[in-house]
Amino acid sequence: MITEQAIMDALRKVEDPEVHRSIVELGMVKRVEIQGDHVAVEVLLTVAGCPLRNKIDQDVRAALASVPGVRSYDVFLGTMSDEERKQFAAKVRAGQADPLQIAGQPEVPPLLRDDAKTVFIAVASGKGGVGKSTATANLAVAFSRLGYKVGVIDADIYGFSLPNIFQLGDRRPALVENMLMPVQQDGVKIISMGFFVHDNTPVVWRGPMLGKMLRNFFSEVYWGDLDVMLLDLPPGTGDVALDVHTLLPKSKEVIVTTPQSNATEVAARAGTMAIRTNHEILGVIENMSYFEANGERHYIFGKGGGERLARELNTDLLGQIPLGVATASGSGIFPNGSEQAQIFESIAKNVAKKAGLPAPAAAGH
Ligand SMILES: Nc1ncnc2c1ncn2[C@@H]1O[C@H](COP(=O)(O)OP(=O)(O)OP(=O)(O)O)[C@@H](O)[C@H]1O
Repeated sequence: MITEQAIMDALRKVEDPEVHRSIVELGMVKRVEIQGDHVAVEVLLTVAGCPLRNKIDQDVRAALASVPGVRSYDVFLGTMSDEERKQFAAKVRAGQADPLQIAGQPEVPPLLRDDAKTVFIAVASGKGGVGKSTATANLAVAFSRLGYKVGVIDADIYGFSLPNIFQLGDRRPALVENMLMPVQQDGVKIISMGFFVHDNTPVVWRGPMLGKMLRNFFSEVYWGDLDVMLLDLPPGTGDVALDVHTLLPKSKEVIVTTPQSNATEVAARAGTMAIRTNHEILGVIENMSYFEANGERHYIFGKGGGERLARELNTDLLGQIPLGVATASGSGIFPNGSEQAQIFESIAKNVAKKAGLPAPAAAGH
C-alpha cells in the first residue's frame, strides 16, 4: 500500500530550484491524496508566473514515479496566498538576517557571525590577467566536486569576470521575498557585481560604497549552509582587498601568480598585505606554468616564479596550472578529468586540509 509518508519522503528530495531546499521543508506541498495506485499532489509556488514551474513540475513527477506501487499521478501547481508566502519567506530566512533591518542597526549576517562554520578564502593577485578569476572559479568547482557546499563572491567589482567564466549568459539572481538567490552553476553558488550593472557601465563607486556592497552580498543574499566561500578579489592591494580584510578578519588567502618574475614581485605585495593584516596565507597557485605539446613542456613564461613567491611569503606552492586550450564553448571552467581540473582538485584537497575544513563525508554530504 502506498503511504503518505512514502510520498512525502520522495518529495523531500525535490528542491526548489532557486532556494535549493526541499519543497517539503519549505512547506510547498499543500496536499497529497492517494487512491489505490493513483496519487494526486498539489505544490504551491510563490508566484503564479514562476519561471521555474516546469522544472518543479518535472522533478515532482520524477519523484512520484520513483515511489514503488505508484502507477499514475496528477500534479497540480497552485499559488501561495499572502499568508502562505509569509510563512515560506520565514522558512527561507530562518537563520538569515532580515534584509529590511539593514537600513537601521544592521544585524550581523549569519555567515559573518563568530560561530559560523564557513571557511572564507580570498583569492588575490598582484596584477591583473594572471588568471586569478579563472583560478577562483575552477577551485570552487573542484571543492564542489569533492562534495563541499561552496559559494563564490566576485568581489572584483571593476573587472567582474565570473559570469563569463561560468558562461551564465543573462542569468541573474532571483528575488524571492526580498532575498537574492545566488545563481547556481557547476554546483557553485555565485554572486557577482556583474549581475547588477548594465553592459559596460563602469562602476564608479568608491571607498565606503564598496564595503557596503560587499556587506550586502552577505546580508541580502540567501547563501544557505556553506562549507567554503571563495572571494575573487580585485588585483592589487586596493580598497576592496582592505574591506575584505576588515569585514572577514578570519578569512584566509590564496595568491595567484604566473611564473614571470615581475608578476611574482607584485604578487608579493598582495601577500605582504595579508601578512600585515594577520590573514593566513594558505599558499600560492602558479598559473600558466607551461604549455604541453607532444609530451613536451614549454615554459613560455619562464620558470620557478611560484616557488620563489611561496618561499618569500613563507608558504607552500599549492600547484602549477598548465596553459589550456579554451574549450569549444568558451567556458573558463576546465573540463572534468582534464589535467588542469585534476590539479585544481588536488589543490582544493590541500587547501581544505590547511583551512581546517572537515572531510566532506564528515560534513554530512
Ligand atoms: N591556465 C590557463 N590556460 C589558458 N588560459 C588561461 C589560463 N588561466 C587564465 N587564462 C585566460 O587568461 C585570461 C585572464 O584570466 P582571468 O580573467 O582569470 O585573470 P584575472 O587575473 O582574474 O584578471 P583580472 O583581475 O584582470 O580580472 C582569460 O582570458 C583566461 O581565460
